[in-house]
Amino acid sequence: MNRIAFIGGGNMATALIAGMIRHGAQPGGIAVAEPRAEALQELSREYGVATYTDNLDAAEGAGILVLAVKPQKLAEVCLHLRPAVQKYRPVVISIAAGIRIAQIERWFDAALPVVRCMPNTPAMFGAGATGLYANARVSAPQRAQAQHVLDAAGLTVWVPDEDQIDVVTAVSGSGPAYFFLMVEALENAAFAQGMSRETARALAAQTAMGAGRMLVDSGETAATLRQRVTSPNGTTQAALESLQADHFPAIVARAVDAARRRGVELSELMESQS
Ligand SMILES: NC(=O)C1=CN([C@@H]2O[C@H](COP(=O)(O)OP(=O)(O)OC[C@H]3O[C@@H](n4cnc5c(N)ncnc54)[C@H](OP(=O)(O)O)[C@@H]3O)[C@@H](O)[C@H]2O)C=CC1
Ligand SMILES: O=C(O)[C@@H]1CCC=N1
Repeated sequence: MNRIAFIGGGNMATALIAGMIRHGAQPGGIAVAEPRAEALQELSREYGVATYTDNLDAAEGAGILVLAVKPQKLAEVCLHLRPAVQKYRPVVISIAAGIRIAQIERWFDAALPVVRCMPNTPAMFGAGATGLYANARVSAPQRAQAQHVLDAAGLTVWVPDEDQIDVVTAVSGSGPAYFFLMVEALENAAFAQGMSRETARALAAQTAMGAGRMLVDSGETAATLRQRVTSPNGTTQAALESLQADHFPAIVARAVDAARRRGVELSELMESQS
């Protein structure tokens, strides 16, 4: 595998690096650039990867360049990396929400193979879900390289057009937070019913884990699994009817659309600033 450089060593880069190392990647082949000294120390201690404070040093000679900074920082990061990118012409993998491939190429002032993808933080445990889209300059071997990097994070899915990456972002990129909110709400509801915080937390978390495992391992649809829990006129039916009366599916649909629109907005915001 080519040397790979991560620009930005925050939450998502750390999750991806953890997945790669667990998948057998050599730490010596992974470079990370990041301004926070303590984050670099942690990455070096935990995973043995090479760490840099200067993005250009990390990008030197890299065959794969992963852009893992906040979308709002990406233009300035690309402009600074321009000389290295124009010299080494790496495959660029961007995980930045919203930012479009055409913007990245413009900021690098180069026609490059760019894979735009959207992973999620369960990548940390190899349980991530990533959507990927490649521009026409990405060759079949480069596509396989990008997929190899993200396979270490869990499930990978290629989407047929770039706009769908904004949908992936809204569904699985941000998605873990929706489930965490659900678990928080369940935990708080149990606490409000008089249960200890500790027991409420354990029950809510284990239920999320069990439901997730059933969804992935049973091969059944969510609807089928839901129906199996729901005894006629039983307790689950009472809860589901309450959720329906409160328009739970519409609430989720609106939330997903808000996330998708925010992705588009982030791209437009960077357009107006660059
Ligand atoms: N978190 C998530 O679940 C997901 C995030 N993403 C995307 O991943 C990207 C990173 O998000 P996330 O990891 O959550 O964010 P973080 O803030 O945790 O990570 C970004 C890191 O980049 C560092 N940084 C800032 N400026 C520079 C620079 N000029 N050069 C190099 N590094 C820099 C930041 O340091 P400092 O804190 O000092 O600014 C920070 O440590 C975003 O674009 C986001 O859209 C994609 C999928 C899921
Ligand atoms: O909230 C965000 O913007 C990023 C992208 C997907 C998950 N976290």
